[in-house]
Parts: sequence; structure tokens; C-alpha cells
Amino acid sequence: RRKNQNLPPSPVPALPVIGHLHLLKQPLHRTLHRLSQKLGQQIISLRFGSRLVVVVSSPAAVEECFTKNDIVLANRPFFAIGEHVGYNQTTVVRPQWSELPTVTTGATSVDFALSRSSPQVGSTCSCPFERTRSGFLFTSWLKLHVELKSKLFELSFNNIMRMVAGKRYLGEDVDNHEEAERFRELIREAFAQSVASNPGDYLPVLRWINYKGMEKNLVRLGKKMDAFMQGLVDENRRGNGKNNNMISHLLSLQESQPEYYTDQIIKGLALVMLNAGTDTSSVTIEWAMTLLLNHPDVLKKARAELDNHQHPCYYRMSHPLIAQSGDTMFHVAQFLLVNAWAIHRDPRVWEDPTSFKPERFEAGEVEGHRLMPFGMGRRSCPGTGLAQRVLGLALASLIQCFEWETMSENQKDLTEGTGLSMPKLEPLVAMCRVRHIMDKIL
Ligand code: HEM
Repeated sequence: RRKNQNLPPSPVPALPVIGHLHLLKQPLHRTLHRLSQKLGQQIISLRFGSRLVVVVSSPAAVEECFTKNDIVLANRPFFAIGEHVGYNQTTVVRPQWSELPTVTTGATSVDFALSRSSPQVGSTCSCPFERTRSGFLFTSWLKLHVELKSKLFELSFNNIMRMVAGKRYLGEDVDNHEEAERFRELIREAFAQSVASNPGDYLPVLRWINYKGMEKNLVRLGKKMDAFMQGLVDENRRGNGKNNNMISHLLSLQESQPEYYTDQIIKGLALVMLNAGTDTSSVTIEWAMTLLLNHPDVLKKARAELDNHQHPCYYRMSHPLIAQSGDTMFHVAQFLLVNAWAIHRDPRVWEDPTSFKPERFEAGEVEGHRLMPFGMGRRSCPGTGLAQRVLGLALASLIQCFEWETMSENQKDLTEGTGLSMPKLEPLVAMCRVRHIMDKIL
């Protein structure tokens, strides 16, 4: 049947059962880019086991996909993790977009609930450095050695957790250590099992034979995660709507619309926020800080702009930095992979694309479909506004409150590691010294 499908060109060889899976080396976005270049095509097709995948690497094709054909591409593929950990594919990232009216209702209520559950950005931005602030290290003459990756993950996770459930779970000063440790372990496991990493998703026979116990592991993880999420829901239910967080707001909607806002929907929404909003944000801040540390002149300019306004809410450059550095590599819609990484680095699309030049975005909006860190179309990121706000504030606070220095030459290394959110291979470590202005800001 495939012979008659008029598909985009495809690399050879495609093996009988696994298709092109044997060609896929990490990092995936580079492999897909290489395959496109080898074929001289910006739209190619591949077979991941039993699944047909179309890879798009040009703004014109992206525009066609997400304007004219947006509705056709509004679903997402089924993955085993969505079945066992994602409440049988019923969360926001559910595959059958058109089947369930609560998707849009869900997204709206998420927006509503998150916007009402104050993000507490000021204290969140300072939280990775709380020990510094409260202890003897809080002096302006002492240089501190900071491993930023884990601090930024804490910041981003605590921020979302506080908005979603009114709790802090990472760092030294957490609400309940034992509970926090259990949840941290679960989240770590869920990240490791995140979409697109289970071979059973491409070769269904592996699921039937429970290859390497993967299916069983997912079932076990799903049960543990559910028990935990139910605990958060029950705790907020006992708060009788007095808590100012997302779960609590959704529980009050449950009273008027119980058929939409079931416990399962609420647990799914909360879980997705934690999964989709944590790593993405912290990885982006880490890339942005790395680029700034590698370009002290830009860092100086940003600080001068901020100092002139004396408040971290002013941070015009946050979006360009995000766009330049932390773009998620591609987004998936019914197994259409958009290689945003390749588009963002295409010399036909961007002048001098691999140089860090935040000023290229000073004019404001970028026209065309050349820039898409948050995806595009109706399945684009519903956390965009929140992410931009938190990222801007976190970056601005880091720039304004500390003098920064790189530790060594290897910070210049911009190699990416593996993972859906495209983390840095080497965690960012830097030296910093507190600036007096910190007192005023945080
Ligand atoms: C720098 C931070 C972030 C980046 C770069 C980012 C990027 C993305 C991208 C590329 C997608 C896929 C879009 C598509 O398939 O077309 C996505 C989806 C999503 N993001 Fe984000 N995101 C970020 C932060 C957040 C935050 C803070 C939240 C929520 C608290 C969030 C929640 C979601 C959800 C729920 C989806 C799935 C939407 C759907 O399937 O309809 N994201 N994000």
C-alpha cells in the first residue's frame, strides 16, 4: 500500500521490521537533519518500526502544516506511557484531540487556575540561593561556586509544584522531606520513561512480550504516581477551596461541573504541568545563562538595562534569549516531526544562525514560521505565557543579583546531551558573587 502513497523521499535502507530505527543515533535532531541533507529534501519520510513518520525542516512546510492543515494534525500519537502513567491518554497531551471537548475546556481552566494561583516569582527566583541568603555566605566579597543545573531544576519544579499543589518539594527547605523524596524519585523515573523512548511504541510485539519488563515497569510507575497525585487532590479537598493553587481551583470547578472535572482529569492536568513545565524551563534558563557567560559583553548590556530599571519585572530580552538557545528540538503531531532545531540554524532562514546575537530580535515579533520554541498551531505550548514570565524573571534576577564568572574553558562547550528537552551535555557550573542590589530586588 505504501508504494502508492506518494510519500516524501525516504533514506535507504529501510529494514523489513524495524524500518529506519537502526539509523537513529542520538541526538535525534542532528540525525534527522543529516538524513534530510543527504536526500537534499526538507520533507522526508521514515519508518520507526510500524509507524510512519514525516520529518519537516522548512518554515514554508511548517506554515502549510499548521495553518491550512492544522486541524488534521491536531492529534498526538498513542504511547505506552500515556496509557499507564497518563490516565489512559486522557491528559492535556491526549492523542484524540477532537474526541473530547474537555481539551479546550481543560486548557482554558489550566490557564485560569494557574493565573489565579500566584506564581510567587520573587521568592522562587531566590530559592536556589536561599542557603546563601540566610547563611554566612551572603556577603558580597565571597565568590561562590554554583552548580546551576540542579539549582535551576529545583527552582522550576518548586515553582510549578507550588502553583499546582501549593507545595515545595526540592531543595533543602522542603515542606515534607520523606514525601518530597518519594515524589522526586517518581518524577525522575517518569522523565526517564518519557515519550519516544520505549521501543514497544514502535514495535508492538515488544509490548506483548513485555520486553525487558518495560510494560510492567510502566504499570507499576503509573500506580505509584496515581496514588501520589490522589494524595495531593485529597489534601486540597480537605482545604475546602481555601488553598490558592491549581488543584484547589479545579476542585471548586468540580462542584459545578463534576462530569468534566473528575479526579482523574484533575490528576492528569496536574501531572502534565509538572512533567511539561519543569525540565523545559530549567534547561532553557541553563542554556541562556551559558550563552550569556560565554558573551560577557551581552551579559553586561543586559545588566545595565536591568539596573536602569531596578526591577526584575523589566526584562525585554528574555524571549530572544530563550528563542536562541533553548528551543525544544521538535514537536510531535500525529508523527509529524518538525525539526525546529534545524530551522533555527538554517542559513537560508537566519543570517549567521549559530552566532549568539540577541539584538537580532530587538525589532519585536519575528515574521514567518522561522521561530518556534513553543511549537505552533492548536497543539502549541499552553504554558508559553507562564514560561516566558518565569524565565524572564529568573534570568533577570540571576543577572542582576550576581556577578558571574565562568569556571573554565569547557563552559564554552555548547554540546547537547540526550533527552526530549535538549539538555546541555555538561551541567553549567559557574562562580558568582552577590551584588548589593539583591537586597532590594528579592
Ligand atoms: C521554556 C519552556 C517551555 C518550552 C520551550 C515549551 C515547549 C513546548 C513545545 C515545543 C510543545 C509542543 C508543541 C507542539 O506539539 O506543537 C509544548 C507542549 C506543551 N507544553 Fe510546553 N514548553 C515550555 C514550558 C511549559 C510550561 C511552563 C508548561 C505548563 C506549566 C507547559 C505545558 C505544556 C503542555 C501541557 C503541552 C502539551 C499541549 C498539547 O498537547 O496540547 N510547557 N511545550
